[in-house]
Amino acid sequence: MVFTLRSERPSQALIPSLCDAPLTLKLITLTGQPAKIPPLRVAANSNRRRPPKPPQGKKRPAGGTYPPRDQARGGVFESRGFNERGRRPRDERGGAGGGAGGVRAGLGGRGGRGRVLRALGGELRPIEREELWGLVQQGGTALGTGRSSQFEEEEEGKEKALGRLREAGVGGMVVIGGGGSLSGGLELHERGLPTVGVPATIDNDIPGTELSVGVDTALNTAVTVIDRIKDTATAQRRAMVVEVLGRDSGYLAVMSAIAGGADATMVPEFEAKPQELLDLLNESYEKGKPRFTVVVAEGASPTAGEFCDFVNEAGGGYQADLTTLGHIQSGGTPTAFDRILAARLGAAAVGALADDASGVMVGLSGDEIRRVPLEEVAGEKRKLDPGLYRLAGVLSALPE
Ligand SMILES: Nc1ncnc2c1ncn2[C@@H]1O[C@H](COP(=O)(O)OP(=O)(O)O)[C@@H](O)[C@H]1O
Ligand SMILES: O=P(O)(O)OC[C@H]1O[C@](O)(COP(=O)(O)O)[C@@H](O)[C@@H]1O
Repeated sequence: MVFTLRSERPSQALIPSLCDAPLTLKLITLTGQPAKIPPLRVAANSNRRRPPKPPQGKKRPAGGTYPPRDQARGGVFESRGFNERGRRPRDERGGAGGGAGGVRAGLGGRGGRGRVLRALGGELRPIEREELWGLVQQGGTALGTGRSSQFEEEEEGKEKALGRLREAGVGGMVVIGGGGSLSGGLELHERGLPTVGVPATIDNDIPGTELSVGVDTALNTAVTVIDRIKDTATAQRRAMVVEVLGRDSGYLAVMSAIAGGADATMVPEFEAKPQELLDLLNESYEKGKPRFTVVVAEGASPTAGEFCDFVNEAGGGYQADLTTLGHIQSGGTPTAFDRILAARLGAAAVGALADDASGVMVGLSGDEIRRVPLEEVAGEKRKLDPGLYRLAGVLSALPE
């Protein structure tokens, strides 16, 4: 039995580390639920066993065969694309890589007994354990996923997805992703497919969890870039404007400004006054600071590019240069922290399905993993802590 999910973002490139031992053992260690996992499922690669009969009195999901719940623990499958031909869609926002996905992972039932299913090219098939080796350290997608506007917008799309999942014998889903994916997960749960969510987005805007999978990797990438840029900024006395991802969320900008020792940050959540920033920049120059660094979230207004132009047109002491990180932040080798968080959340998600706790998301709360109703997550945003935004300002204050 395996549990693995990967995608083109570090946020979804994780959760692979339960693969190399029978999952029962991992669950014993990680969730303390040994009794709930039947020994039948211990054999990771077993595809010879016949599926157990549905438990007596259990409700069958409408419109499909009943994928035995126990068997649903047999593996995790990833599938974000549910277009007409089962092809991985090139979504309007996601491009070839597909971006964040909707329905990403399911515990394989009949079809995926004990193994991961692969959704590449519309094909849903169990994949061999060997195919999972080495994934823990990789970014990118291995299973084949994509966004689906059809799933999001049309009832027919949702029914099609459910039909395909049932056809493939999927008895439960672990949906990994951001707000969109988790909303999709809630829809599946409401339609009778046992579903558990795992928060994964570099934006860290999912309520009910202190951190989402992928945030730490993206943050470390941003900080590495800021550190490097500051070398040139110092050598050439420039104002470096660094744009980080975050269309609607300033979390990455604020945290990378704090960690990278930036002089200012601009985020969508708080109003930035370009003239005030320019004054600060000039004051900084007059006080002999050899560089100025501004971290700007993608969704800030003015944008990083507009602010750069504003500074250069004003003709102050520093020349302003723009660096846009873009998807440099959404790929690459996941940090150890992210790998561990993903493993913990993954195990907790499997544990929740094993407990019949459908319709929840597993999230980090202090040192613990907690279950949060998906209803409290879908359509909601975790707010940026104003205290962190203020801290970024306090740390960069100039001497009197
Ligand atoms: N409100 C919604 N209800 C159902 N499914 C949704 C909803 N929003 C998004 N989805 C599904 O989730 C996919 C991923 O959502 P998206 O917003 O692109 O990424 P993320 O999961 O990172 O927020 C979409 O392509 C769509 O299939
Ligand atoms: O260009 P795309 O694929 O829409 O992605 C950009 C968006 O994705 C994000 O990076 C979030 O991505 P994830 O939720 O997949 O981590 C936003 O910050 C950004 O606005």
